[in-house]
Amino acid sequence: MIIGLTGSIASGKSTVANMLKEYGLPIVDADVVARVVVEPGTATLAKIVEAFGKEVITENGEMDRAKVGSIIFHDESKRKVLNDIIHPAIRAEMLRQRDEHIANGAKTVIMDIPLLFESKLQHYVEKILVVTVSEETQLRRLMERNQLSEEDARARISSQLPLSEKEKGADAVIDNNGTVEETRAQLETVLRNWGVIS
Ligand SMILES: CC(C)(COP(=O)(O)OP(=O)(O)OC[C@H]1O[C@@H](n2cnc3c(N)ncnc32)[C@H](O)[C@@H]1O)[C@@H](O)C(=O)NCCC(=O)NCCS
Ligand SMILES: Nc1ncnc2c1ncn2[C@@H]1O[C@H](COP(=O)(O)OP(=O)(O)OP(=O)(O)O)[C@@H](O)[C@H]1O
Repeated sequence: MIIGLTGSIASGKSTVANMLKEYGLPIVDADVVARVVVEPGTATLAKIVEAFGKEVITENGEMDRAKVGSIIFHDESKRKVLNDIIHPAIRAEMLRQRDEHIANGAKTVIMDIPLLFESKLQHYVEKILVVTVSEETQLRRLMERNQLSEEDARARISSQLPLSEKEKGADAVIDNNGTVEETRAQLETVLRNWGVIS
């Protein structure tokens, strides 16, 4: 079974993904893949330089993530330019990793895709698990984790579909407003219902 794990920024996907790892389930993580495909020397990074200029490259030749983030989270047209360059490379590498896990005998593969709904990738997966929080919790946890101003945190949140919309497209929803233990208990119930654990 291919399970899509999604939510929105700072809703708790990584927290849930770490719990899934404890069950020994393989995870394909879109945020990790997004870093691999822009490593120095890649065609994708060259295209990003063409579109955004040399200013977005650090002295080490890497993509300056803070700089690119400050551009794209405040400008929808620039975000689209970046997405159009980087998303095809992310998708290809994610599918490659998924197939590798299956070839190695995995019965269940988790695909952790923050933008599953925004990028209309529902067809990549058989079940969709949405990790949700209230808007207040999301804003507070994002500001704390990334040391962002309220304005910057709100810009990031509003560059994604609202969690209420994502919940509608879910096969199961985990409410992550409570404690980590409460989240763990909900995850266990879902995995049991789906026959992933007994
Ligand atoms: C803009 C970048 C450089 C910012 O890097 P940074 O290290 O600050 O953040 P990180 O990569 O850890 O992403 C954090 C979260 O931001 C959100 N996010 C990232 N990119 C986007 C985007 N294009 N649109 C909306 N939300 C996004 C996701 O929820 C993601 O989980 C980076 O996020 C990036 O390369 N984005 C484009 C690739 C992408 O769409 N990634 C999302 C997973 S497919
Ligand atoms: N139940 C919880 N109680 C308290 N803090 C939590 C809880 N769940 C997550 N957090 C904290 O909230 C922040 C966001 O969680 P996490 O990093 O798992 O979200 P995410 O959805 O993976 O975010 P992103 O899409 O930005 O990678 C982290 O600092 C995490 O430690």
